[in-house]
Amino acid sequence: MPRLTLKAISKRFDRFQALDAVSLAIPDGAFLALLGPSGCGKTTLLRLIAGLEVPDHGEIRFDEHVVAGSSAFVPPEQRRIGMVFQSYALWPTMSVRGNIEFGLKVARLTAQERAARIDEVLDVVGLRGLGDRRPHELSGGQRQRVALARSLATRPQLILLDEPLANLDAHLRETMLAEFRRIHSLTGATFVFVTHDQDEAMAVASHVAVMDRGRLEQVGTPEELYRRPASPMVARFIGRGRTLPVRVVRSEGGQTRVMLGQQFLDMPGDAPVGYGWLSFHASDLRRVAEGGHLKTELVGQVFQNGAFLSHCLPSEIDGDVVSVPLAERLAPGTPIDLAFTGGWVIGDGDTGHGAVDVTGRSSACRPAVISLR
Ligand SMILES: Nc1ncnc2c1ncn2[C@@H]1O[C@H](COP(=O)(O)OP(=O)(O)OP(=O)(O)O)[C@@H](O)[C@H]1O
Repeated sequence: MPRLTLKAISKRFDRFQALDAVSLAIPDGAFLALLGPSGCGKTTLLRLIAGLEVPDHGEIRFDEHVVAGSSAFVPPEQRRIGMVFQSYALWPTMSVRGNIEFGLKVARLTAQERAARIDEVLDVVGLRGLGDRRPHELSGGQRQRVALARSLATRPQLILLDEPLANLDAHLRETMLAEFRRIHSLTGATFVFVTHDQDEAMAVASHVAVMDRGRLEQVGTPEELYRRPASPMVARFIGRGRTLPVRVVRSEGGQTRVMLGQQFLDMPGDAPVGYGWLSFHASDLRRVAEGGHLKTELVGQVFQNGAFLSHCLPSEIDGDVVSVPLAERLAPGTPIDLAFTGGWVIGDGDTGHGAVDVTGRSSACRPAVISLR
């Protein structure tokens, strides 16, 4: 049974539609990242799950219990969730132990139980021995660990994290990502993590939900989103992907034949016959001496990861710049003939309607149900 189920959740702020019929089911123990550009509705969705906002339409269930819907609303303090914010939200005058203890007092644990629970979560987050410090005597990473320890102390089954790493430097962020992964597998709780940083989402989550303009574009494992995006938006958003306009001329058994300019190409995908997009990454392109699929002209290069990442503008079709790693430095204007070694074909439609999703069927209006393998 899914731990968390969202059914057609919509939320408006005045005339602004912040969320539009978002449906999603998360299994017990998942680590889900809500990912999308600024303003796409990630935090609003998290606040609705927490009970800090009320949906206009739709239903939210924790296991089989309705916590928000037309006939029920369970307040946040009764939802058995833990929350971690980017600001940490620690009480500055209380010690680390005091900060953690507060929720345990509310939950009416005895003094002995509280002490044991505090020791336990301090161990989990690696802060044993720092229980008597005040928040100002800790580093940013340590403060974030206290916030996490506090949210874990009441043993919630669902932990909601709102951009928890936004205030940390790049190095610490990486360390804390590994810590979140470790703590997630140690506790077995379901984590829902809001971020606009795709590297963060792809590194930490078992599943990623990509949102855009209040709608859910796709839910899948990081690999599925990278290799089989369901919409052009996901294709461009994940892994610095690129898309080129194509015509799908044939589609059968997961294989499509597309026309890219005047060239035929056979690619995986199930897009319907008609207009579509070829989605790909830099690693799906190879420079060839002749007979490639895409004629381009070099516009610039940057030295990156031991190769010259080369930005090339298609010269015979109307398309955006594509990037390919090359071994040598070349002059701008050099003709570059490119062949595709991989890619994925998506049907037309900016919102994912009619797009090919990870199961190969139309993703339009279908609740996204994810499963852990
Ligand atoms: N209380 C509110 N009143 C009015 N508009 C709101 C309110 N809360 C959110 N919004 C609007 O709803 C939209 C979605 O906001 P939300 O904070 O969920 O986005 P987000 O994806 O988390 O963005 P970011 O990554 O920038 O935090 C935004 O356009 C925001 O301005």
